[in-house]
Amino acid sequence: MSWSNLKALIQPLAAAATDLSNKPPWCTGTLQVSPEDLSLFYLRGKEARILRIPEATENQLDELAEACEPATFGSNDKDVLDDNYRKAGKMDVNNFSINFTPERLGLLQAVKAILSGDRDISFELYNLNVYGKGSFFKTHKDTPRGNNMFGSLVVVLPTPHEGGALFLRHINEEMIFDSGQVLKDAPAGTVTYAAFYSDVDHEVQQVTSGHRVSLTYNLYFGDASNRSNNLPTMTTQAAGAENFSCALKTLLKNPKFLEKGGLLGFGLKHQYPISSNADKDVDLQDLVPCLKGEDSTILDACKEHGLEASLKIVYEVEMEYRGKYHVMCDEMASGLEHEMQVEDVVETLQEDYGGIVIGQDDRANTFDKETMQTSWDTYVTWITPMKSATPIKHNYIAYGNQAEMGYAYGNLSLIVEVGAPGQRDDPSVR
Ligand SMILES: O=C(O)CCC(=O)C(=O)O
Ligand SMILES: [Fe+2]
Repeated sequence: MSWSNLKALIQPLAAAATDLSNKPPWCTGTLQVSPEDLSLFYLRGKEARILRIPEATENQLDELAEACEPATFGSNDKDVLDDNYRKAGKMDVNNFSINFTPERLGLLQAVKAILSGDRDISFELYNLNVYGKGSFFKTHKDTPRGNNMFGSLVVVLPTPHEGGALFLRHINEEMIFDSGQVLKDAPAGTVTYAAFYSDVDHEVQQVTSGHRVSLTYNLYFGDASNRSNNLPTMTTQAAGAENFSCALKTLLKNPKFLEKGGLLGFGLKHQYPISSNADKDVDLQDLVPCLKGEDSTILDACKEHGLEASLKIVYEVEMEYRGKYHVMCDEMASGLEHEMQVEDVVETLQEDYGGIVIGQDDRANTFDKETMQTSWDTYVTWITPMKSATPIKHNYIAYGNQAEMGYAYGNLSLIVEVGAPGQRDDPSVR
């Protein structure tokens, strides 16, 4: 089949996949809480203090700010203090306590409905942040703290402030959440919240007056204390999920599509925590139950039709005379040497990391002139554009909210095995 015919055939499924992406990767809102829930207990040196947030004076908030440590951020596995990047006070969870719990106040349902489909989730209180006048936190992604950490929740407590809006950005979407403005017009005892997937870029703009006090929580699939793989399964409710599943079914039924079976590919919309540490062997497949939003909807539809799907890192290697090579691996190639020749990179990926060279859509039948062999091992029909990574210079986020134990965000693709017509669920039938 020609490339243009194939393109026409997969078009409805590709369109259904694009439609899945209409849901924003965050949710924001307000919540009414009782004054008792807003009593903050904290340590100032060795002394215990109580601050009733709704009645807090500027002086008391200054004292709270003084009890905080200057906030650092993570840059390439180190915690650094840099006023140009993050200027705020931060208090570790061991040094304060507040009655407010997101579970008890209905935030669990709100966050679950929007970000996690039906899966069980849990919250882990992480930090208290105090932004006085002139404080800010520049764009970053929150550092992943385990495979099953999928997002963050920020709760801004009701203390008057101007500035300090939270900007959220993901691919082409942006949202500005101005807690100061929202709280100004809200009844007493209102808090604002924003929950977002942890690969969303976010920033806190400069506070121009007052104090912005926020609580940050890490969000986990399953139990926060169980950062392993035994996760509850889920059913998605994403808008467009049914449509996507139908389009997939129609395509699979078409006998002209992949007449001998083959591979379907989906570049994932979200980024996922993968190990940046060579000693720490993380199996990419452990991330399968942790797929977020639309990515998990795609996986569910594949499973529904009996298809095997697995996560891959696709490395893009630029060869001087031969153009770009795409090598797909089941694991991260963390042992590649910086000085390695490009030619050797492809070979090492193939030999040491089980790498498989993928052919490009529009060159499916051409030959490598030099070796007179097909220069790839397999072929993938990409439904959503492939997500690739560069070996060695991993395109990880360099800045996080804390330096962390060898996790970083990486681009992944979902590869689905499809059998011949009539036996689509059995990829061995080719
Ligand atoms: O205070 C906030 O609104 C956000 C803080 C934040 O992004 C972080 O601590 O990582
Ligand atoms: Fe953050």
